[in-house]
Amino acid sequence: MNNAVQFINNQWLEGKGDTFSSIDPAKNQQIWQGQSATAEQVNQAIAAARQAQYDWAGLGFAERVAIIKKFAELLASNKEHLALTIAQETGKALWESRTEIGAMIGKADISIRAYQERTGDKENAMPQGRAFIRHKPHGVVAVFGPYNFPGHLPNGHIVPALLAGNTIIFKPSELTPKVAEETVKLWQQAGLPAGVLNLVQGEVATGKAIAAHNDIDGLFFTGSSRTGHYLHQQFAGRPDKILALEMGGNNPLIVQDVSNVEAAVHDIVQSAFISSGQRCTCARKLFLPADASGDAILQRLIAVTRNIKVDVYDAAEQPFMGSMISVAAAKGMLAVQQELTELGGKVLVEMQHLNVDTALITPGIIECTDINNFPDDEHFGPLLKVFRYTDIDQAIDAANNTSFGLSAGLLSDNAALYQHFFRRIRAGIVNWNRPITGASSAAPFGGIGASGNHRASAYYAADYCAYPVASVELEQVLMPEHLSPGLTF
Ligand SMILES: NC(=O)C1=CN([C@@H]2O[C@H](COP(=O)(O)OP(=O)(O)OC[C@H]3O[C@@H](n4cnc5c(N)ncnc54)[C@H](O)[C@@H]3O)[C@@H](O)[C@H]2O)C=CC1
Ligand SMILES: O=C(O)CCC(=O)N[C@@H](CCC(=O)O)C(=O)O
Repeated sequence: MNNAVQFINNQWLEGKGDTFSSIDPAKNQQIWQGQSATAEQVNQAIAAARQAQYDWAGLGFAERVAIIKKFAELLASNKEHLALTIAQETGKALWESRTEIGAMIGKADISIRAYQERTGDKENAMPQGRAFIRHKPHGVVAVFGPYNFPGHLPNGHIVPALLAGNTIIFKPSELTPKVAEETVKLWQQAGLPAGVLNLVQGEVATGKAIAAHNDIDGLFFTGSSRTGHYLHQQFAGRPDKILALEMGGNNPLIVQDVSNVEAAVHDIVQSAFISSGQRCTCARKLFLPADASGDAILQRLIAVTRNIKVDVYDAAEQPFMGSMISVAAAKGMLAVQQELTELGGKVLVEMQHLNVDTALITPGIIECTDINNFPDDEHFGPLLKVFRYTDIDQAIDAANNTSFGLSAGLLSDNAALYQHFFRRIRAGIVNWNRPITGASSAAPFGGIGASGNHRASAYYAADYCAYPVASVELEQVLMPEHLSPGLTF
């Protein structure tokens, strides 16, 4: 057991709360154990972040950039080690874990650009003096991360928050504490001053203690819609605190007028089954025409899905899909398949548990056209629901019939149809003839409805990491050129 799992004020400390552990879900082996931070340790971390904030913000942008660039270099030189840690802790195949580190490295330069473009300084001439727009950090912010991208997604809040001059309390998912620990060690090596980034490990109770703390200025959250809604309620009546919520989706993909069936099937597979369906952007609902063109795509999709290789993350011949995050999550998806079958769904490719002691599960497809009152839940795993349609507008309406609004896509050779689809569909990410996963860090990333609270992340994370300050400035107090009526000097 590694005892020193909390990083507070530049010191690795033992947690004083309950013990929790992290399990390699592909091999059913414990790979990490530690103790949660108590409310008292949360207090210490927030006090350290508060103490450090003024100097960190005062250090200057160039100095903060230098540390962030150093961190990116350390990610590159530790890429294999960190990718293996991600693979072990999440079950993701190694090839994919490496792409996660690549995204983390890319985040540095993109965030620097985004900071300057979206929150940089601007100056306008005035008849007397000058008008400035500048930005200031909020202060001490908490970052809560999900398990599916334990490196990249917290990093997507941490890097822009640090650039803007905030100090941070980072609470990773309790399912991925080891990735967080290894990442924070690199931040320490990069030379972050004491208290600027504090790692507070723990389960839900630790998250609650941070979120409820009076002395945080904001919370940047990526995770489930349920937790996000809970946090939103908790922050109700606190307009003084900034809350950025990146939550789940129930994402549709519509197909019509496609000549290249192979390419369409590829984009469907990439949208539905990458990361074992554990991406918030994954396609959950596939709308296919109820005609011969839809039949051809479905037939080929079934064949390709049956051949998707699922295996442990370090298999010599790399699989497309590794395992899910936990045996419980795999069992949960099998239960969903069962429920949908009982509601009238027809299993086209059965999701199967490869080994009940691990979270290795094969991808599944279920036809749900005949289910009335289809449940509007995000099923976070490799199960694609197929709906056949006869009218495109009905398909678009059905695609919009969700409380979520994260990603959506159209596969079609018909450009006019894409214009029509784009106008009608309600989502924050709308793609045409591309998978709906794999969003760019150089674009805003966020959804509407139950998917977020209108504070898009990725390129627009800069916006929620700083507040704008408008100033009118003159180097000397001077009389105005024109006096207001009624004044005599
Ligand atoms: N829109 C987006 O950018 C993304 C959204 N997600 C969503 O994340 C979910 C999967 O991630 P999970 O780790 O299961 O999310 P989760 O909501 O269970 O946990 C996220 C974080 O919140 C903490 N937490 C949980 N309950 C809390 C509470 N009551 N008070 C304070 N903190 C609490 C957890 O400890 C963890 O650190 C999926 O729904 C997925 O769609 C995942 C990636 C990206
Ligand atoms: O945050 C960014 O830099 C871009 C957004 C991103 O990487 N999205 C990924 C992950 C989605 C998820 O976490 O589930 C994607 O669209 O595949």
